[in-house]
Amino acid sequence: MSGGHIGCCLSSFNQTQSFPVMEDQKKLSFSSPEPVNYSQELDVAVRTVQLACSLCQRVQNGLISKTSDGVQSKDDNSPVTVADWSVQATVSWILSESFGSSNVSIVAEEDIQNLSKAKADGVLETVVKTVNECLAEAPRYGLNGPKMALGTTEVLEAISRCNSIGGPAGRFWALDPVDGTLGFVRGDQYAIALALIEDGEVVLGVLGCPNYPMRKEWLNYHHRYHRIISKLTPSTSESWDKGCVIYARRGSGEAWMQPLLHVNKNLVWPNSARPVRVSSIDNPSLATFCEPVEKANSSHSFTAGLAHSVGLRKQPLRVYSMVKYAAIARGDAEIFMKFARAGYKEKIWDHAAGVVIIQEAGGVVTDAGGRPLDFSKGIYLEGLDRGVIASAGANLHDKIIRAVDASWDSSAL
Ligand SMILES: Nc1ncnc2c1ncn2[C@@H]1O[C@H](COP(=O)(O)OS(=O)(=O)O)[C@@H](OP(=O)(O)O)[C@H]1O
Ligand SMILES: [Mg+2]
Ligand SMILES: [Mg+2]
Ligand SMILES: [Mg+2]
Repeated sequence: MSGGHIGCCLSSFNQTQSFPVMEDQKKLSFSSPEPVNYSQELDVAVRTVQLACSLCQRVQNGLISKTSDGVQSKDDNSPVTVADWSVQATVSWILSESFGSSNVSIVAEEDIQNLSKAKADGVLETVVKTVNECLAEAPRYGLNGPKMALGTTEVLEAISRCNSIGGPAGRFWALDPVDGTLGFVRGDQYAIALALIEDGEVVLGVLGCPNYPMRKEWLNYHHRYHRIISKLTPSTSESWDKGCVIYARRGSGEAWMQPLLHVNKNLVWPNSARPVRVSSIDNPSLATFCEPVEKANSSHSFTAGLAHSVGLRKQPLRVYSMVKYAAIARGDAEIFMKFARAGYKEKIWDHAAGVVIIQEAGGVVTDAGGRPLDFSKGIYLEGLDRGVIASAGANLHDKIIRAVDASWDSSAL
């Protein structure tokens, strides 16, 4: 099945026929003797990420206009919000509903410990309300919602059910409910990342990028500008809100992009999709590289040295979240590099969806030793050699890897 076929498959859904079709899908997924092509899984994953994007847009608008606070700190001082927990609960609930809870195993970032803390009083109620508001929209996406609103216990269960530890055998989903939470709370870029991993290989990936419009010009705007626009002109903020969902299935040689099915429009499925492809630029002097915004997450000085030695002349594009992977897949940038400090272990949910999308869009993703990222070792990318490098093509990729080797020993990493 291609992404084009997902378009066909999705177009057969609408609000009135979605429930019976979903029932058929369940049967097809688990009784078909055909080789697994993950078409039902991809279909549900794309719809679910679309639904999650609408949830995040509502919460982010609330945060920016200060109608809610809702940003908590985890033990490592990283931020977590109502949106992180609410997306995790929603995605977990929809996947269980669609495929049967005994068939669904999920590795995801959040847990309920912080949510249950006394200082998060009120946050849990907001999460439950947010999840129910979101699930009430599910039929517009051709998904089953609950017959009755979920209670607190059910929401907590949905979050804590995402307790798989991954590994080399079997099938599990990897979910980052909000990737780039810092960007999210700053009114900037973030992503919802959902991947399916089978026997250690990422077989499909979906990235929801609610602030990454279909047109590339708005990727590199300053986040404060976005805040100003959102504050001053909420009625026209739709023009900023238009994001995209990008997805790919392993081995298809295709990656696809849909516009968001925006909450404020009276739209239901079908949604349209168009193929995306990596950039054809392989001259370093014309190439753009992207990297994390925060120096704490990736060494800017090391990548500046690499850029210089490879001949990358353009300013780095610093963007929060896996939107960086989306930018490479769409051909809006040519290279992504992340070199975390020694001792930091990258998590699978921060990379899985992006890796398969770039690969199917024609790009290359490896560690700095040129080896594929290993998603078979549990929640961490165990054995990752120094950093993650993604490129639009093999030429650029080889140049970066050679430059890393040449400069690593003299780096402070
Ligand atoms: N110390 C350190 N080093 C490297 N990476 C870290 C570190 N701490 C956290 N993380 C993970 O980085 C995820 C955010 O990556 P970004 O590329 O969005 O970084 S940045 O915010 O643009 O700087 C972020 O994902 P989210 O927590 O989902 O936002 C983390 O999983
Ligand atoms: Mg993340
Ligand atoms: Mg996250
Ligand atoms: Mg986080």
